[in-house]
Amino acid sequence: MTDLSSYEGTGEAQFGDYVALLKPRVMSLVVFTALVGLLVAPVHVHPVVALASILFIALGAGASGALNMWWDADIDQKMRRTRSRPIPAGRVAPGEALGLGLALSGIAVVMLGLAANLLAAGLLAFTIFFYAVVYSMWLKRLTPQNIVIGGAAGAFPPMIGWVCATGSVSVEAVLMFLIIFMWTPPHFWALALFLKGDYHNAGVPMLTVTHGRKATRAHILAYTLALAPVAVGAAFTSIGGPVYLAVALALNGWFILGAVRIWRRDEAMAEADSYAVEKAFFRFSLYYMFLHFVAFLVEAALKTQGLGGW
Ligand code: HEM
Ligand SMILES: CC(C)=CCC/C(C)=C/CC/C(C)=C/COP(=O)(O)OP(=O)(O)O
Repeated sequence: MTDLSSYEGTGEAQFGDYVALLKPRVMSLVVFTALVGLLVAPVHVHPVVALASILFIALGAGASGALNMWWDADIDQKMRRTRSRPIPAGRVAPGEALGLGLALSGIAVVMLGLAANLLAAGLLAFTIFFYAVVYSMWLKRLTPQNIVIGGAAGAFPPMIGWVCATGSVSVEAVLMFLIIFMWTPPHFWALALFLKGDYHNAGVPMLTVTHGRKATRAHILAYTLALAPVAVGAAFTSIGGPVYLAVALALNGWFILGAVRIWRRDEAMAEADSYAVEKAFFRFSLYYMFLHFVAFLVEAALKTQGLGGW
């Protein structure tokens, strides 16, 4: 973070600006994966405990978004995609975002501890710390591995959900973590390919900037290939089953085909169709993640009817 004195708030913030600080669109998928982690756990959770747990995980995720926006205001101001965010646009003062982020983090962690258990609260605190400090403050400006390592933050929520329900970590929770962890690089690098100058202008060492687009394309394919056996393999654990297997095979087959197409293209081809393939791959990455977790949920629902599973 550089000098923040140029981001004096104008006092014209509206409620929507404070909501925007919580990155609601991105966090919606984060919260959904946490909900699935909680619901597929093999124990009955009282609905009030379940609802409260998800509420406080959502609050913690949003709080980490506000802390990220506070720290990254200088970067956000340099990128077209982010320059109209509340702090760089001058509608919210940095101190307000910091205060909101810290306050909501504290509330979320303490309340999750009371509503669920201490391990879940500890994991939430660690996840907020990982996103706000390890990723945003340290790795993001340091290394092109920033999102590979930092992606762990986004992978913890289903594990937190599972721990809220069971009080402990299991193979299934680790697998859900791994699916998101290995998915994050292809998800993000596809975006970095078509957002061309943004990260370069902001001086953020994303892979596209440090190693070029050809290497980024190869990395997308490598991670997509490594992800597939993990995502499909989850079918053979207690949260999987034939429905999940069919969904995972289809989604991973399609994801690999997309990654191969990206790998075979060069910049001239991508320019010619305005990065249509890369944009479609990024959009599909969101459905990919959503539908895997929907399939876990379907298996869990079937099991309550004595169906599903193997
Ligand atoms: C370090 C890890 C990650 C990075 C660097 C990253 C980066 C990005 C970026 C730059 C966008 C662009 C759009 C925007 O600003 O809203 C985006 C969109 C999105 N990401 Fe990620 N992401 C990461 C992890 C995740 C995770 C873990 C999830 C959820 C499980 C996720 C879900 C989404 C969703 C839902 C969108 C679309 C938001 C919209 O509709 O605008 N991302 N991501
Ligand atoms: C429970 C809990 C605390 C969850 C946190 C989940 C989490 C870390 C999600 C990652 C989300 C995300 C948009 C990263 C973007 O990177 P960026 O911040 O570099 O993106 P930007 O350029 O859009 O700011």
